[in-house]
Amino acid sequence: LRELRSAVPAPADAAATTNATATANATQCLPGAIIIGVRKGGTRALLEMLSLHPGVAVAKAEVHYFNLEEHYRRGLGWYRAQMPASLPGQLTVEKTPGYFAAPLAPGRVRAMDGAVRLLLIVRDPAERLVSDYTQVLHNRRQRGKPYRPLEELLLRPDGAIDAGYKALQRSLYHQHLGRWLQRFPRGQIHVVDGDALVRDPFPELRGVERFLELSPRIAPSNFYFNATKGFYCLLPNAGQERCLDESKGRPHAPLGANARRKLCRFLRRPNRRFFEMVGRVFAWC
Ligand SMILES: Nc1ncnc2c1ncn2[C@@H]1O[C@H](COP(=O)(O)OS(=O)(=O)O)[C@@H](OP(=O)(O)O)[C@H]1O
Repeated sequence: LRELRSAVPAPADAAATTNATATANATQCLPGAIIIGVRKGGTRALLEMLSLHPGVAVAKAEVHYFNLEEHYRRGLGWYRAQMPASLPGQLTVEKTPGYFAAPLAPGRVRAMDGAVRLLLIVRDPAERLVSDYTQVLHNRRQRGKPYRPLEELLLRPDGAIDAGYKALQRSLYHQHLGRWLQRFPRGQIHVVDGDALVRDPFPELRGVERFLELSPRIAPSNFYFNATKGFYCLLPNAGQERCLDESKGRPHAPLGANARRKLCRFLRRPNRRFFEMVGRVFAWC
């Protein structure tokens, strides 16, 4: 496995044969690793960056198998058919951020493969909530539909935080992680710092390679900061440089300082519980 993941390129005159053999050997496999969330945490960036590794084959589209009944009903054969073609020894990875908060997902993933490796990329949950709201607002505007301002959804008429607001619920990481930890040992879940991934992707990717037991093939030279985009973009060893699309890194909807303070105060205890669960502290608001 390791050998294939760090294989040396074939000589030029053997390239055509090698390509033909590779195509013939390609099959679709169930994922060996899944990026389970969090929504708006940087899951797309993580998947794209991981796809720079020659030992990894990624499913481009979100599959939503374990969280949507209409997909789950179709069975594992359907799920496998959504996976990319991979070569023997390559690790298949899919990402569906909706898995993290879906109550039935941990049990279903476990039923598929109790040894699958899970990647969870987290981000300051207050910022995540604003990003989540911004995405929903954008989608509704696209469909010509109105949407209430963020503060109206986040605060009740008496000014207190509305704990039932869905985007806030999705930011209560400890609740969701608790369900995953009922089904998987802590060591099988690798937590990626999404804020750190934005600042400097390479160290986070190195940690992911280690967790997935991949040879270290992703290098700092695979990333460059694109000042126009305001984010790191990808420089594959072969192929075109690319940035994530415009749905990533949109300007966030406004949230007043007072409401933000209340939100941060509300999140303090849930965040502390999450830190205890993962054995690590994040510099969140
Ligand atoms: N390199 C790079 N380029 C662009 N965007 C990046 C990158 N790294 C992380 N991010 C952050 O990813 C956030 C979107 O997260 P997700 O991909 O998980 O969103 S989604 O749940 O799939 O919709 C997105 O959140 P917003 O900035 O709130 O849009 C980005 O901040």
